[in-house]
Amino acid sequence: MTVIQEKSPSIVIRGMSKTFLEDTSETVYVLKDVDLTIKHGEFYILLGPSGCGKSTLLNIIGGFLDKTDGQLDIHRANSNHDSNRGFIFQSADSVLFPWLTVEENVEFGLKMKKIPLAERKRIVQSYIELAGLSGHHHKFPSEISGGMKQRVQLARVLANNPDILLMDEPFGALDAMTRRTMQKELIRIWQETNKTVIFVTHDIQEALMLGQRIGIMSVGPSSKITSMYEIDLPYPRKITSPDFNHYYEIVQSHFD
Ligand SMILES: Nc1ncnc2c1ncn2[C@@H]1O[C@H](COP(=O)(O)OP(=O)(O)OP(=O)(O)O)[C@@H](O)[C@H]1O
Repeated sequence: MTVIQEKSPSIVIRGMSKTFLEDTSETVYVLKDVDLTIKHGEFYILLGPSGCGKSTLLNIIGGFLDKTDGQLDIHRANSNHDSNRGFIFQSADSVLFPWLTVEENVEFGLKMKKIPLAERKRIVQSYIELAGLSGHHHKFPSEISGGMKQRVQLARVLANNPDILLMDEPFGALDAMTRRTMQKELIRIWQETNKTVIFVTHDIQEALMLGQRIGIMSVGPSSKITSMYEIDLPYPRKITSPDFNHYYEIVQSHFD
């Protein structure tokens, strides 16, 4: 493990805190004094126990929640990106339109932005191919598996060309085999697109399969990132390799 030089930041968070309103007079901090710098193109994992505040932190970065205190700066990689952040949720069912086909779902954001038809079709086709959805474009969400739905969600977000992908346990509801396939697919897509990815999970194995760096959050309340590891393993990673298990034991020791 090596100390990381933080340069060319995509996201800078300093001393950030978040409170939710409680019935009691006491202020309860979900997050307290969070510091985090994420580089452009980095694959960063937020790992922590259930309820520690991972989703809250991701939602603040995503702009869905306001921070209470501190600094949050999001820097764009370059002006070619249309949008800053794209959010991938655990359940595709809550975000895909059931009355639209796979192709129409992927096309939706582009249509809203009034991208001309020919350009739209070209973009949709390229992301359908990238997400491994070729041959499924005329199907409706009810006709495809959970893993395929997550591919559609990913293609739809990528079609909007965001700088940063924010992923909140996106494979948490999938069976183990599909989950493994989707992890490999995500690495392939990340390597092809050079997006900055922040991926939330409470699964150590998943964190080690995917992340270049893993930030471990402490148990809440007043959670923060207490440890950071650079995972110096090549992709695709093998869960049976001695190096993988070496990292597993180190990360696991935080939760013993
Ligand atoms: N809108 C809200 N109002 C009040 N409390 C909230 C709100 N949203 C989250 N919390 C509380 O903040 C804490 C952190 O929740 P959060 O969902 O961010 O955790 P998490 O680490 O993502 O959990 P999990 O892994 O179970 O999804 C929890 O105690 C939760 O009850």
